[in-house]
Amino acid sequence: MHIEQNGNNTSKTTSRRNTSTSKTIFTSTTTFDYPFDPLSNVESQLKSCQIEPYVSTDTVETAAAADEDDERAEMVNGSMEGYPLNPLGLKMIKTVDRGRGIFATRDIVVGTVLEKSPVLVLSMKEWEEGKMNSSLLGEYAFSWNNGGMAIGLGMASLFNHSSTPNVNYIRSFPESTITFSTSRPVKEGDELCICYNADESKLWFIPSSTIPNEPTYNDVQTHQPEESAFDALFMDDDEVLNKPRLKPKNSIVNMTQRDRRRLRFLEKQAYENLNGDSNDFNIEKSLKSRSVDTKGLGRDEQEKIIISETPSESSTPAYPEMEPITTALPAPLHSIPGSRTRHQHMGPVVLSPELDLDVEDKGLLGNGVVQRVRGTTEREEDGDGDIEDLIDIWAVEVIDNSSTHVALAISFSKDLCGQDISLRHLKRVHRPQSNGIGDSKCLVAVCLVETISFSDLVNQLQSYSPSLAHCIPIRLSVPSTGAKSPQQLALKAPIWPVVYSPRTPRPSDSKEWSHPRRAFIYAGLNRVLHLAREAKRKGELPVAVYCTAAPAQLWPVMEGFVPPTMGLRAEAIDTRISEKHPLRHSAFNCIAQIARLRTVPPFSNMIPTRNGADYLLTSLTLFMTHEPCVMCSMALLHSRVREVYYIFGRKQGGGLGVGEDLGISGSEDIVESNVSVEGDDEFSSVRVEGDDDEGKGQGGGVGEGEGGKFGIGGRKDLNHRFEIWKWTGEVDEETKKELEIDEMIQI
Ligand SMILES: C[S@@+](CC[C@H](N)C(=O)[O-])C[C@H]1O[C@@H](n2cnc3c(N)ncnc32)[C@H](O)[C@@H]1O
Repeated sequence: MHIEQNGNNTSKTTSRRNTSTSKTIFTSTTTFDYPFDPLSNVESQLKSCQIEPYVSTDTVETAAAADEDDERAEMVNGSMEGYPLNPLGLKMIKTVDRGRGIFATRDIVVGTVLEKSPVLVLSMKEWEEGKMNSSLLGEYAFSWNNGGMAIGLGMASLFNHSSTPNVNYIRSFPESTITFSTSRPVKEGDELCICYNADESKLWFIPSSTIPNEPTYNDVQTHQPEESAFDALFMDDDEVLNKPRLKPKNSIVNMTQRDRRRLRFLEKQAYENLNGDSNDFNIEKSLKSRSVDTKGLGRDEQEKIIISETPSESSTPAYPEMEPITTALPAPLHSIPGSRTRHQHMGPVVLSPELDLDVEDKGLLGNGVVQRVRGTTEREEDGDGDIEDLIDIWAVEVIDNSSTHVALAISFSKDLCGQDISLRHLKRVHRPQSNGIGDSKCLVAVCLVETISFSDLVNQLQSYSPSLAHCIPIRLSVPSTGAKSPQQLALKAPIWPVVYSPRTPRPSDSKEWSHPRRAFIYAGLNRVLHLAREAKRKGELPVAVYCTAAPAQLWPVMEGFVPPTMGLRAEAIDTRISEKHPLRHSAFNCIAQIARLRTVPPFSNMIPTRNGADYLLTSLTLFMTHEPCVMCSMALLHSRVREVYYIFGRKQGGGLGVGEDLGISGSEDIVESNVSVEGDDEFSSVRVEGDDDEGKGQGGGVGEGEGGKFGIGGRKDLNHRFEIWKWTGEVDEETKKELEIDEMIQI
């Protein structure tokens, strides 16, 4: 076969079809005067990415005449002006699976402007009234400003989609243009693609692979990929319960235009696959007479279709009834035979036996206590640590030798912002000793900076009293909360005097615990020790987890406490060895087990509540042999566990420990007698006496190097907190040895 080039230029290009193979293979030589060879090497590239050249209907003289049995083998042919598309040698080629596309005929460096395409802009009203979205144009429009849409002219509408695009585009609203440029180096033969939507589930078609050598959809199906890192957390309630998926209440009538287009596209594809021709395809007819094969649709869409297959008696089916058809639409991964076995590692849903709380039995534990591991937030609440955040306030400076001025300023402040609780922790008057203001002047706190502007405040002062007219507001950063310990008071008072309210004593270890609480903890810790030993005998890592609801008498007395789901109990061991999967950590396995338990009666009968009482590990207690790794600690946090007890700290990568600064003891550290706070008198200052070091760091902690340093259970920068307790006492020697795990292994 040969293709002749027509037009002003007399150059000629020859292309031969290799008939020895069913695939289209071209070789070419060229005598173009153009500075590139539009056909060179492209064909072999095309072959590798399963695309075929575009057949132009405008062709003046094409090889199609010589080879009519295979139109798709034709190259674009026409005048020199019409081919290639621009001086960069870009070509429009028809692909098998995604229509026309733009291809490079030579290497293009990153950042090259491919085209500045003009666009036709339609306002939102024009677009909607013209029902453009449901027409073919819907597939070609770019979203524009003010809700409008733009139809790209030039090459703009021919770029196909890729999730790993090699072309960026920038819209210019004032110019009504879109500039396309390469976002990475492009090789000769590559298709040039933009990304329509990073979330491919939102596309109205199933994207095929566009980048050469990228695995195609079909490749993906035949070579099932490894499970994603978080598959262990996925539940498949069908599998557990062997019951059909719940149908959503909303039916297909809620489909967006985009959903409709996607369905139309899929339906059209199905029709093509069945009939080999889509020219006489009519979506409405098709929908009436056929059923859509839901393979290839997202789960939501499948559910919608399920509804349409079983229309409710009371309502008109929103989607026409359809007969099943067999189509070649690609099957989603989860429906491929065998692929569902990915959940089999979890085995059946098992409710673990209860703990035996009747006897106070220390079992494999010897003497010792569990100690609280405090994260940064808890330490701050306990009165340790640095000063918390500061807030900005307006203050006014007044002469201190006249109580009239000070009283006036205070009453102004009260009148202006007296109700503002965000300043309650501040004393109203500050008499700094060493800031140059001198003894005769003091500062009166007025209000938060954000409540009033400087100029408004000046005006207010002037109109309040002539005595305050001369006061210039000063902006100051002051502590955002009061002091909870003498140490905090010592740090905060020099900045601005604050209210001192010692924290409620909170036990830092189990010494004072009630008998039932100790029994519960010993039973939990013993359970995991036994489970871990069993795990070792099975050839697994000797790590175990047990999760349950604490007896009601042990629930904390605090506002907003969400009671745990009673009777919910799960245990898990680490199965990364037997399952040859690096993420089968025991905590992960346990969370997954709880998740699955929540899908079966009686737990599935729980009515969801706004406080999330039915959510994963909400308010549950978890026991672990070893400190969990950072990944598992975060998973526990996200699962909203209430408290975690563990026995062995992990120096390398433990997620719960707080490094060498672990714990100080409870209320006994506070030496109130050292502090003199002169009431809550607004005119008084605060004096802190005595030795600052007193009361610091007593009570011991879990100890240096005994655990990680991230304190994931008690951080201010994370959105859930849980109590962390570590067993610091003895463990039966043999068990301890048996449960030893290399520090480099993440638990
Ligand atoms: C803006 S047009 C792109 C040019 C189009 N291929 C043509 O021949 O006119 C968008 C349409 O191209 C197709 N398309 C684009 N990217 C695709 C991809 N990665 N896989 C499959 N089809 C794609 C879809 O049919 C889509 O509706």
